[in-house]
Amino acid sequence: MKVLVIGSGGREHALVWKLSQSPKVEKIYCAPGNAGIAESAECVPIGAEDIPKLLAFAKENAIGLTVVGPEAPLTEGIVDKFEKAGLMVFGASKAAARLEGSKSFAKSLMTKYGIPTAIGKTFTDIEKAKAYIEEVGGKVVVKADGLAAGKGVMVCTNKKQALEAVNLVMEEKAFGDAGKKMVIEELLVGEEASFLAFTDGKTVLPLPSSQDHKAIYDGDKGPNTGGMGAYSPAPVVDAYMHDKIMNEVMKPTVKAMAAEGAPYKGVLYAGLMIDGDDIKVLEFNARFGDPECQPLLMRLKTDLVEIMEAVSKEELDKVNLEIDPRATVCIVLASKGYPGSYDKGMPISGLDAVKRMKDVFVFHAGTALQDEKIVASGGRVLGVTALGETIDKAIDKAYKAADKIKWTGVYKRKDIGQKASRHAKPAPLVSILMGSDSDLKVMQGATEMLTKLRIPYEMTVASAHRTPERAAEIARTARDRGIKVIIAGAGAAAHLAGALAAQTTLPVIGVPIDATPLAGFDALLATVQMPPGIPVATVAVGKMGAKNAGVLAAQIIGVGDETVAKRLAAFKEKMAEEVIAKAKKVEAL
Ligand SMILES: Nc1c(C(=O)O)ncn1[C@@H]1O[C@H](COP(=O)(O)O)[C@@H](O)[C@H]1O
Repeated sequence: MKVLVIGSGGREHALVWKLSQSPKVEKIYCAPGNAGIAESAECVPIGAEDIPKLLAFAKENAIGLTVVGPEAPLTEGIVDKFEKAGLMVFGASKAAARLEGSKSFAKSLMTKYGIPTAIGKTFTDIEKAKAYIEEVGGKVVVKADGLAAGKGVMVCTNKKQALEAVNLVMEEKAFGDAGKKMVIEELLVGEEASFLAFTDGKTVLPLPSSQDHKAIYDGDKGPNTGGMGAYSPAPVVDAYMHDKIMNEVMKPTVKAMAAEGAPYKGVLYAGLMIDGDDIKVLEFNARFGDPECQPLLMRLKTDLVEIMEAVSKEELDKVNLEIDPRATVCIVLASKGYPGSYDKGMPISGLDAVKRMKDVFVFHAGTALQDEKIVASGGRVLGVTALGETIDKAIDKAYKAADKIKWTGVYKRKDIGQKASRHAKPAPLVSILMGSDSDLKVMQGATEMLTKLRIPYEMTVASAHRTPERAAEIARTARDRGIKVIIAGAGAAAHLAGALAAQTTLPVIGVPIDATPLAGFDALLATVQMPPGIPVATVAVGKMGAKNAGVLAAQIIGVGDETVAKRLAAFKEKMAEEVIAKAKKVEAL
């Protein structure tokens, strides 16, 4: 099959690189492409927004699949036009791309369907917008409604800044028509993460989590750029948060779009703010992020053509995504001056040396060929992307490669991935063990609570019956590893908690699991009836008990830790508020 990729950045180079690995592909074209893309695709000089010419090219060259990289042609309806002409195309339709193309549309959709997002309001009137800021204060985010190449979002920390941002959008019209409307929303705190998924409008297949670095300078300082680097996975999205994001954001959004008569097909990108176990959507994009696309596609093992065909035919339920378990990091090399003005035409050295490195790939974003030499021709020039067993190893390798590449005025951040690396490090305070992986669903009750209360934990399977030495060893070494509490979940003749308690002086909490026809009563007695001297703090049978095990572990840690104690107090307060809200609902019946 012949494939056409539309766009010219690092994202499109990654798409071409991945598509070229498919046995189904005989030739790739890229419009307009760049010097790196030209190594594996034929570049055609048609701009990414020239839809009539792109359509004519696809028809003339019998293109079997067109893949749209950037957002502008999507919001202009390129997908609708290709589909009308009977051509297979991967991307969101015009109606679906409104999720990215109009911030007010996205906000009202989320509000209507209960998808968690910051509290916000849409304005078309400058005086009303200013009055709102006077009312709620200056800690807000001011967003131009339409596409503004990532520059239409202004984070304000005081009234003066917020009023200036409103003026910039509506009076100075800095973003043109994109600023005819604006959204003003509360400023959220927490850690950002990107979550992308393929969807055919029904099935949602998640990619691993990722995170980009928007600011130009180290420590996230300075003006925002298109992105100075990215990594995957984002450790803030653990298994529990992954499920929560799928259930509270991704699936409901795809459902909501279908209900609105604008079925979403393509890649759905949710920019999220995560605070403990609280998720809020900051924005949606209707395409791959750039540079997140580079580290994500490097981890994707499944044939991309197969996925894109399945999306188009609405058969995504038949596809399984295979993901490389290793971490990836992409470091963007930019030209001095970016995101302001910068020079062009400087020859780049070192690319061949990096080509010889294993598990490293350099994606081109802004390069051109001049006198047979590759030169810098954009603000963001290259994305050096590496795979590693751990995020730290991937960072190391990516920087080793990036340091070999030079041109006059090359600039890169020195701290790409550090956030992930720092995040990956907090030592676990709780050790969760279960007798079998069949206990996992129940034991996730404990991880849910520990995530809520921000207590780092480790989790594994060990059995006092099947792997007695391993179980004993984990318990014996727990104190030295900094563990404060052990939680043990087991079903049937549940000896695990007691056997662990025998090996340590740390408190052990036992969760009896309903795994046999005796409905957990067997596990309850086996766990709770400990002989004097070796106590096991036994909680209720099943998920309810697992949740309480998480809370109880936090309470034990909270005895000597002010911060945890405060979080517990806030947790109880929130629970009480929820009960009052429920009481009011019942009383109103
Ligand atoms: N109770 C124990 C222990 C133990 O106490 O060490 N090891 C496994 N098991 C339990 O056996 C059940 C069935 O296990 P399988 O599903 O692996 O057959 C599980 O609930 C597990 O906790």
